[in-house]
Amino acid sequence: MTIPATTVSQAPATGHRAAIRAHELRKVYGEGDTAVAALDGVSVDFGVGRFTAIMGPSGSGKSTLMHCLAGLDTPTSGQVLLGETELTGMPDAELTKIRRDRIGFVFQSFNLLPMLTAKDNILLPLELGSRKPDAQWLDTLIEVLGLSDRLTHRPSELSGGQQQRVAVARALVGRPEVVFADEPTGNLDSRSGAEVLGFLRRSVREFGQTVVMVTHDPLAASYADRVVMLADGKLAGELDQPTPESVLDALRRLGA
Ligand SMILES: Nc1ncnc2c1ncn2[C@@H]1O[C@H](COP(=O)(O)OP(=O)(O)OP(=O)(O)O)[C@@H](O)[C@H]1O
Repeated sequence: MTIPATTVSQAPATGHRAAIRAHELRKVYGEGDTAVAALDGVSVDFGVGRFTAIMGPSGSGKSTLMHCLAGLDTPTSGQVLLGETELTGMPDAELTKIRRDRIGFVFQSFNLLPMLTAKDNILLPLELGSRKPDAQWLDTLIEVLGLSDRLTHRPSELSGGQQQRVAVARALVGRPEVVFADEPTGNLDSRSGAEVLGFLRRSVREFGQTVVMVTHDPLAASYADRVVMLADGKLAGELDQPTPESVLDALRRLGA
């Protein structure tokens, strides 16, 4: 059953307008005796201009939720709405355009193209969408991310932290409605990780970006405004203004 966008909660619990919403999402892998409900009826809103971390024990459905929200995976039932656009049921070609033009991605493994310079990697989503960069915004990103003297380097000539900062610039350059970050600090040392997280937080506070991040790390989650907890494919609570201690406590209560 498809529910019209207008019937899905219009006033998220956070009191913020939602950038992206999941309504009764279910994702079942396999069939019969071996079927696994990776998501088992998840309804959650992510407010505009907020930084939300998704946490939970291993296998709780974090990646599946992020992939369904980002249009990278198709839920078995339920809805995903990006603004007022329903992603569920959308043809692949249209979803590809939405991912390119309205969503930014930061992955654990950076996912930069090895043959392109840092600058060309940053500009790639705009190039693919035949969009012109906003020169001032591009300059701001490059400066704030400390990439000015690295723009002509290829990824193999950059440190992990620098590569991830290029990936963050690439995710933000088109001012997407949501940036999804999947374990963005998983391959970084603690100092580079803190820089990337600090920048993601700054993009939210200063530039109004919406960020949704999956992480295992309570310290990383404490950079967010809110933590959404999953357990066994269901929502298992949330924390506002998380600290590493409050996140660790909540995870312990879930048996993680
Ligand atoms: N392609 C797949 N086929 C079958 N089962 C899958 C598939 N992808 C995920 N699952 C199962 O769905 C459940 C949720 O997986 P998911 O990767 O979303 O969890 P997670 O919370 O991201 O885990 P982790 O923290 O270990 O990365 C797990 O039981 C997993 O084994």
